[in-house]
Amino acid sequence: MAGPARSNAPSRTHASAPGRAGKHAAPLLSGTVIAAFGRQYQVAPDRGEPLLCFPRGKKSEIACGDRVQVEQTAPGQGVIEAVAPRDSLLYRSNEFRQKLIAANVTQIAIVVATEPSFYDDLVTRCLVAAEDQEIRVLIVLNKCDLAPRLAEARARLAPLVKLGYTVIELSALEGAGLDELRAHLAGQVTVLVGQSGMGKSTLTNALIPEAQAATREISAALDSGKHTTTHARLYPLPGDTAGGALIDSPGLQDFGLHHLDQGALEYAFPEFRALLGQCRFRNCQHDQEPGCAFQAALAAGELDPRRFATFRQLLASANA
Ligand SMILES: Nc1nc2c(ncn2[C@@H]2O[C@H](COP(=O)(O)OP(=O)(O)OP(=O)(O)O)[C@@H](O)[C@H]2O)c(=O)[nH]1
Ligand SMILES: [Zn+2]
Repeated sequence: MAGPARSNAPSRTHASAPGRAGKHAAPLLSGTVIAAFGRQYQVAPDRGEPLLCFPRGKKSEIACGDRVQVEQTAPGQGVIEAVAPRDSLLYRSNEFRQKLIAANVTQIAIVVATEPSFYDDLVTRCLVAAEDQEIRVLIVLNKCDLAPRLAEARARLAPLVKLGYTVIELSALEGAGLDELRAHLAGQVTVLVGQSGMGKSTLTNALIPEAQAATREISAALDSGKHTTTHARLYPLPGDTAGGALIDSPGLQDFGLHHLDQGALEYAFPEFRALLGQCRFRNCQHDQEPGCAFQAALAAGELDPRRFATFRQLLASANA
């Protein structure tokens, strides 16, 4: 791939804090972005109460989970002066723009459900984003209380289990399977992603008793009056002494990965690794070329055709 394995492309990090008002400015506070809504951010300083913050300058490229330096400007308010380099960054992109999902997460939990049925393509794209950033992956199959739909959902996840991905079956509504999930969340900073309606909010509320109150608080601060499942929000995991946290994120409809080039895409599919360098042509697009190891593996039934189709789509978008 073109960049380093952990490509943090949109992370403009400010080494210094340009625009600060000279030596009389208040000392900066270190903190974590715990909610991101449009151009406003809620920042939890390492000590003290959360502040509602705007970024300094026009361009905001800050995500929930970012470590930041903040200048408090008024009670409960501040300005984000600097963003620390990130260990990981999940984001979506098309040819025009990018949308940050979460920064500094160590794990992604992709939430799917027995119903409504989920898109394999979207799950694969989430997996690719996670593999690119070299973070851990969990697949959470929710609504397992809906027994008649369970067999079909399991069958659709079987290729991912075969690849070694962990699937946790649970029912957020009934609280079944939550202990197994908690064991995987301990000590990790996990972002929940998934299609709308898979039960992310229900799951967040089951794991974090304060989540509903926190959502109401943000609505009040924004004066929006409606509840804000449309915004990413970070919650410390109750009782987790190892610093584990959960980030709930807005429901996804698509997951563009325009920022990943061919090398990055090939790397992000673990089943391709043994095939890399095996094609006759070095610049093989794994389409119609003679001597393509990918096509040979596909024909031999060694690759999942649906994942391969997503790979081809991602490659087409990368080359566009
Ligand atoms: N049967 C069943 N229903 C569930 C379960 N978890 C969530 N639901 C229902 O599924 C619907 C969607 O749940 P939400 O938690 O709002 O889904 P979400 O993924 O947060 O959706 P967005 O906020 O749109 O992203 C609601 O009617 C929930 O009551 C479950 O374990 N079993
Ligand atoms: Zn090839």
